[in-house]
This record gives sequence, C-alpha cells and structure tokens, in this order.
Amino acid sequence: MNIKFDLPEEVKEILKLLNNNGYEAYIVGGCVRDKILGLCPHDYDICASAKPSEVMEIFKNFRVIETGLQHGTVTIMINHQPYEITTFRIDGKYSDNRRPDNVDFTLNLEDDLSRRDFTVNAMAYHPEMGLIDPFHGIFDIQNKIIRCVGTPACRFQEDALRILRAMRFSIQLEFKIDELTFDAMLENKSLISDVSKERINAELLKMLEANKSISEHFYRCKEIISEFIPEFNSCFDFKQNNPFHIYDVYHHILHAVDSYSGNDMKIKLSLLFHDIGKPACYSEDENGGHFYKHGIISSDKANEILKRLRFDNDTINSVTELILYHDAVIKDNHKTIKRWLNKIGEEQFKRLLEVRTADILAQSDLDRETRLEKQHRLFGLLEEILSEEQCFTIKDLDVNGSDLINAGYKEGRQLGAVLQRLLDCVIANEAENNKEALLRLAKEWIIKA
Ligand SMILES: Nc1ccn([C@@H]2O[C@H](COP(=O)(O)OP(=O)(O)OP(=O)(O)O)[C@@H](O)[C@H]2O)c(=O)n1
Repeated sequence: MNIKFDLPEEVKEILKLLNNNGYEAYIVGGCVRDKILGLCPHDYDICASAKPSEVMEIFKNFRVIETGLQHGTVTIMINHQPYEITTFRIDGKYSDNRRPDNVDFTLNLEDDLSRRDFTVNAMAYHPEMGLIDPFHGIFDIQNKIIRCVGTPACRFQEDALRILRAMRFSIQLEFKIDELTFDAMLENKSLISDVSKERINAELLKMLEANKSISEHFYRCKEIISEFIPEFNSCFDFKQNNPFHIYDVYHHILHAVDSYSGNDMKIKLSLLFHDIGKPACYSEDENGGHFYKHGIISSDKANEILKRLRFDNDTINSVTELILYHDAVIKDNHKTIKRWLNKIGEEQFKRLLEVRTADILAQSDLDRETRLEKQHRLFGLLEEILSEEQCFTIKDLDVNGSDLINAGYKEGRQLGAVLQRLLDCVIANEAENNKEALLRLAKEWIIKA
C-alpha cells in the first residue's frame, strides 16, 4: 500500500545522515502506528542497520546519550528532543519473561520487526520507500485488531507486560483483541507476576488515562486483572441483593469508572476501588442485604492495592479518603458543606461529589433523579460558598494566633484548639466572622475556664 506521511525535519535529518553514511534507517513502532491512525506520535523511534558505535560516530557533533548500548540503543538530542536510534536486532532467550538475556544485531529489518509485540507496532516507514509492513499491521489497523506478531504465546512468554499492553492498546485505540492472541493472554496470565509493579502501574494508568470506556475490556479481561489485583476476585459475580443495584459489584465498579467523563486520576482510581470491600462486609437483613462499613473496608483494601502497585503517597491518601467517605450522608446545607470543606479541603470535596455522582449513575434507576438532584444541589451550594468567599478554614477567620495571645491566651497547642472552636461557631452561624465578635467570644471562654 502506498502510504505517505510528513515527518518532522529532525527525524528526516537523522534518517538522511544514517542513509548518507551507507546505513538503512526507518522510523518504527508506535510512531508509525500513530501516524497511520492520524494521531500525533509522542516520540519517534528509529531503527537502523548501524551498530551503536557507528551511530555514535555519525552523530558525534550532537549530544548523544548511551541509553542502552547492550540492547543497541543510543539517544540523540536535537533541539532538546530525544530521538532513540536502535540497531536492528534479534532478541535472545527470555529467561525471566521480561527482557532478553542477550540480543544479536542483524542487518535485516524484517528480523527486527518480527521480534515486536503486535502487528500494528511492527511496521517501519521511510520517506522514500514508504511503509514496510511484513506482518500486515495496516490490515489490522483498518480492521481495528490487536494481534501478536507470529505465535502469540511466544510473544507473551518473552515479555509478559505485553499481556497488559494488548489490553491497554485495545482500550486506547478501541480495537478488538484477536481471538488467538486473547487465548494466549489468558493461558500466560500467571507470567504477569514476573512484571515489575512499576510497569503494571504505568499500563494501568494508561488504560485509565485513555478516557475511553473500560468496562467491556476490564470485564473480558477480569482473570488477567485479578493476577495483579486479586482483591477483585470476590467482586466478580457478587450480586448485590439491594434495589439500588442491578449489577454485580465488579460490573458496578466498572460502570462507575465509565460514568465519570473527566480526567482526574484520583477520581478514576477511587471509582475503580470504591466498593472493592463490599463482599467482605455483606450481611443479610430484613431489607435484603446490608454492607456494613463498606467504605472503611474498601478504603483499607484500596490502600493495600495502591501501595503494592507503587502509587505515590499523595494519590494513596486522596483515593483512600474519597473511598472512605463516598457513601457518607452529606446534608444539603451550607453548614454541613463548610464542615466538609474544613475537614477534607475544597479540591477533595469537589472530587468526592464527582465520585458520588458517578456512583449513582452506575446504579439502578430507582430514585436516580432524586439522588442526582441532591448531588447537583451540593455542587450548587459549594459554588455559592466559594463565590461568596464564606469562611470555612482557620485562615479565613478574622482573628489569628497573635490576636488570641494579645487577648490573654498562652502560646502553644491551646491556640489551635481555640481557633478551631471559633471556626466551628462561625460555620454554625453562632458567631460572626469579625475580629471584635470573635475576640469577645474567646475572652468569655477564658473567663469561664
Ligand atoms: N513489551 C514491548 C514493548 C515495546 N515493543 C516494541 O517497541 C516499540 C516501542 O515501544 P513503546 O515506546 O513502549 O510503545 P509504543 O508502541 O511506542 O506505544 P506507546 O508509546 O504509546 O506506549 C513498540 O511499538 C513495539 O514495536 C515490544 O515489542 N514489546
């Protein structure tokens, strides 16, 4: 097929320099796939018949980074942008299902393409020669299929991360996974235990960041997901004997993620784990079923999962807090909302309302409108509080620690408690937020004490 696309000047310059020195060179992998799809590649990988030492000699006037010489990769910096140039290679044995024990350089491009994971990632392109596509990646792009190059089981045994990459690409690109490839993913799923948690983390994030529907994919791949999040096992097929739920816990969780259309990762992760502890705390009662303290249990489980998957502390703290409170009763009045704002902060409270809204959208339609209206009212009241710059933190008070010291309080921990008590009075409309009134109140407390 005669495919032509434009390349950045820097990339053309690299290819030209390699060609002028007698070597073959192509752009390869994800950037070719993205160009064909009309997407903007986030980087350009180049493969060439030149060995790393030869590449370094050709680019000696550029900034060169020895990225992975034993794997044949050299990075050239042009205009502060990195370009990886990798020598055509054949991978040796993979004893750890992660990376080859050794690689052999080759002069044959097709050998290099044959070691790659999926047909859509195994194409090369040269501005004059056009597309080099021995494994029919273009056909799979046109038919929206993720298919392994060659024998799927071999590809996954070489690098088990590819099992998650297949899932991720099928979500990102909205492609179907070919049946033979999918069967091999299932058969080799246990190899995921060889993959580092950091790489699993990165793939999971990419799946969620794609902002595409995940439920169908996560449902089909549930046994794969349970290899690295076994806590989901109890959620599969766990029916919720409760009129607000039409789905089992796992389905509900996935629909909740899909119901949120923003791109805040903390919200997405909270939705993904918000009910993960439900099966563990289910008890029958006269109304059918009850999930006693499921916010606490789900939050604890999410904490374990996120730690295990090497998420950062800020994400872990935020997500576990959102899960803890996702089902809390929040009355729709200024006083209650200001207390929440004081307790968890403005950004986090907004997230909490988003989590609750997505949760409702993923439940049955029983009372749905009423329940959504209530969340809308909470959003509306929040906006009022913020736009009117109402007081809900100690720093919004018209008095500070020095004012209290001047009024007779001793320096120390007590000051914080008094300021908090004053804030509680302001939030409850029992005191006005002005210096005179607040100091009068504070002095009364000293006298009473
Ligand atoms: N486990 C892997 C990782 C990568 N590759 C090959 O190396 C290329 C570059 O990999 P990478 O940059 O990780 O992924 P991209 O395909 O470029 O996609 P993205 O950057 O969107 O992750 C891939 O296209 C694929 O040909 C592979 O065969 N097996």
